[in-house]
Amino acid sequence: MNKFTSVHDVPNIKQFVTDALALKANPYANQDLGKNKTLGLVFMNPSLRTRLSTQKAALNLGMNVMVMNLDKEGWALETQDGVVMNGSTVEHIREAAAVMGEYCDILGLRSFPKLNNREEDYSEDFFNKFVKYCGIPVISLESATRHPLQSFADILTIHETWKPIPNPSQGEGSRRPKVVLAWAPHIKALPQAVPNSFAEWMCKAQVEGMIDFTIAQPNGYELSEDFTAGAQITHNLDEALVGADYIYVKNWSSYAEYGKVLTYPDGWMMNNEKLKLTNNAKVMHCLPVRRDLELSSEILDGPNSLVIHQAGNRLWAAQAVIKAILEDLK
Ligand SMILES: NCCC[C@H](NC(=O)CCC(=O)O)C(=O)O
Ligand SMILES: NC(=O)OP(=O)(O)O
Repeated sequence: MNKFTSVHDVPNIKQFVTDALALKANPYANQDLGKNKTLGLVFMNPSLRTRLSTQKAALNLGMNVMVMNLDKEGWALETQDGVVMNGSTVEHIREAAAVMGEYCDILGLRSFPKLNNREEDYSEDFFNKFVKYCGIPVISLESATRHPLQSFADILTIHETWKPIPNPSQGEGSRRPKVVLAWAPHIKALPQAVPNSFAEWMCKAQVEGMIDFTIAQPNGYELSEDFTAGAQITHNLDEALVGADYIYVKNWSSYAEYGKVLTYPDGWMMNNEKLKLTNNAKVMHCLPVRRDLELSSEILDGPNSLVIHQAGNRLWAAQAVIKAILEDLK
């Protein structure tokens, strides 16, 4: 693997999940692989899980790690070409990314969308320029439109926890879990990166026969169709929850009315009452989560919550990705 920026970099999800679970069972088996190799983690936005799990994953593989909060600790970056830099920007991304490429063997980058201009965010201009000018393999730590390390940990968590109930009428084997991506309320306009990416991974996992996938959101909150091909899509949350085995709770802002917080109907916060509609579903969230706004405390503190297990699996997802890239480094 020579980069990890979306599910399109993964030939087979099931195989990748198997690789990650092998690392979970034996975390320190590949310590020689990363010896004298350096991972640089570059953040333009805050992070708890991504920063720590990716760092630990690299350490488990014997790598050195450097972390930089480029938005706060670096020079103000210029990204446009052909501008006379006589304003507030000090260094061009052409030089900044290229220099970091000199110091590292692999780079991770987090750069959220600005949510002002949809075309600009969805062009992934900043991310793509960074990839181009650093000249080494790049791992997305969440870009403007995707968060593939999160989605990999999510499918890993579903695969690992699914205890299928054998159904004799369907012969040997058992049914696939019903996974529902459920929109949740928020006070701010949040990116679509997590749900876009989750949808993209789940649609591919559905094609691979791993799950059945449904998305529920209020009117006006539909995701870009580029990420949802093959998903069941509904505006009726209660209907979507019937028979659900996994509910992935997440807020996102409107793609159509980009950057705006629209009004939305009541009844979109997941709580124990709604859980009764499901097949005793496990509840997931990428975190950070705003308690009792997006998701009820009773769920987060109760037996159906998978959020901590899911966050723990970020480590094994990151380790599988870094390992696959190290194996391809010349
Ligand atoms: N990396 C995980 C999610 C990051 C981001 N959440 C946030 O910005 C939450 C901010 C808040 O709740 O104020 C998102 O939704 O894309
Ligand atoms: N879920 C996730 O990416 O968390 P952080 O933003 O804290 O890294």
